[in-house]
Amino acid sequence: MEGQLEQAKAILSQYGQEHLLRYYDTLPDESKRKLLKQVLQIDYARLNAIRGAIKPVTEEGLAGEHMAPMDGLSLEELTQEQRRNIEELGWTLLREGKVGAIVVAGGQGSRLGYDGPKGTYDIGLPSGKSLFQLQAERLLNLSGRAGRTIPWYIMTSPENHEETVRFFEASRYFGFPREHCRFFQQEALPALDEEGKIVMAAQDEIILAPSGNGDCFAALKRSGLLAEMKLRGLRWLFYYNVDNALVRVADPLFVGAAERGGHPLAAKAVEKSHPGEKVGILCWRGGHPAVVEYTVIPERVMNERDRSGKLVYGMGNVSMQLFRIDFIEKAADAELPFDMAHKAIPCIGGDGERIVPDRPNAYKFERFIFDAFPLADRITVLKVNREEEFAPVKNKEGADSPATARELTLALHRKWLLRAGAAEELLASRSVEISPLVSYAGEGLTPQVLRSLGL
Ligand SMILES: CC(=O)N[C@H]1[C@@H](OP(=O)(O)O)O[C@H](CO)[C@@H](O)[C@@H]1O
Repeated sequence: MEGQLEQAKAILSQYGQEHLLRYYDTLPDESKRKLLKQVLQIDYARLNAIRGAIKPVTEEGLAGEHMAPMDGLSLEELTQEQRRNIEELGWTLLREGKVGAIVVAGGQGSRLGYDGPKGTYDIGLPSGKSLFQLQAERLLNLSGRAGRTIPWYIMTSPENHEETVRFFEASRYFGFPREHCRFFQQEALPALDEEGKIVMAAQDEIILAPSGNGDCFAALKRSGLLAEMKLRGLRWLFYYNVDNALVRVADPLFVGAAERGGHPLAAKAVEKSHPGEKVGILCWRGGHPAVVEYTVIPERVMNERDRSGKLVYGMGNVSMQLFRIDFIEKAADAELPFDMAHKAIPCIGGDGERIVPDRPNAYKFERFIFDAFPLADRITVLKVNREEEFAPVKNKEGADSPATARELTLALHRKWLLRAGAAEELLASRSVEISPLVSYAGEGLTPQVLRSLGL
């Protein structure tokens, strides 16, 4: 341990992070070992390089890059026949085993006040299903109809990996064939305080924060899963955030639209509900597809309206994308930029006491998935109805909360049932939830199914 301690001291003094060993001498041996291991694992030169390369998004910067609004294909503009043809193309790809799904699930439910991996959260539907279970069952529905299991890639973080895997084990993978369920971990990086010092979680522990969803391309490569995807002959990977209760995982219509579009990248979008809605905006930057995140959208851009009163930058990012495998390879090799997020992170202060801050006190380094978008020249954008596909679970209460997601889900199921011929008076006093194993998007609600539901 002596040699390691000397080595650690030398590195830390080179990078001005000596405070990490401030409590070292007072720690028990086991803690000493743990801390030394962490200190020696960090790549300080890389951390400095990341920090040095961060370019904040500014209004002037955006103007200089020729930011322009983006439009997309709207489902409503399609005829029944066009829609059927596009969907059939998607089904062909699913049947040929060319489509996989990837969920970025490295986050904890901290904004929800929930101490566990976000995907394990139960939004309070009558069935009590977790977000993961809803997603698994949608994939099972499509896999059954395609006659081919859609492989499911689950990105966790060092913070929640074990708990996530345990949850899947305990739930027997929700009936999903476990060999097609592949877990891999994103990277975690130290957080820095306002003076650039690495923040500590405890006297013997450095805070390592997940490096953002944009690490998924590099993480797929590191884990060997990208090579495996190629061997399997995958062509498209459906990417989504773990927190959308209505996500149509691997939607055949979207797959067909992406294939027909002929670009390496496709995104679903919704019209923003109001200028301040907390969604990124899909747009063009410097002639390339991009997303400007809601945290950095300049006021003027956010509020700009056209003559008819519509938001000019109104294409909300719903975090549902399709990446073609050649695009993933390119993104995995690109050094995607990092952003710096100012967050309130519990830590220990100078004299060793624990601090739970009520305002941002430290910076986390994150790569965003859409920072890879400019690697493509063109993009296929499909505008979808938010009531049918977008019920994000972000906050404990109010907008984008478990309550709104639950209401949206039940309202959609009610709409499906009415369309299938259920009597309105029977639904008036009941909330009926439809299992994704029975219906993926409102189809298959036969009179027999309605009868079995007592409708
Ligand atoms: C970095 C990132 O992926 N940001 C996404 C993501 O936001 P979060 O607030 O980070 O969950 O999901 C939003 C949709 O739910 C999307 O609009 C936004 O652009």
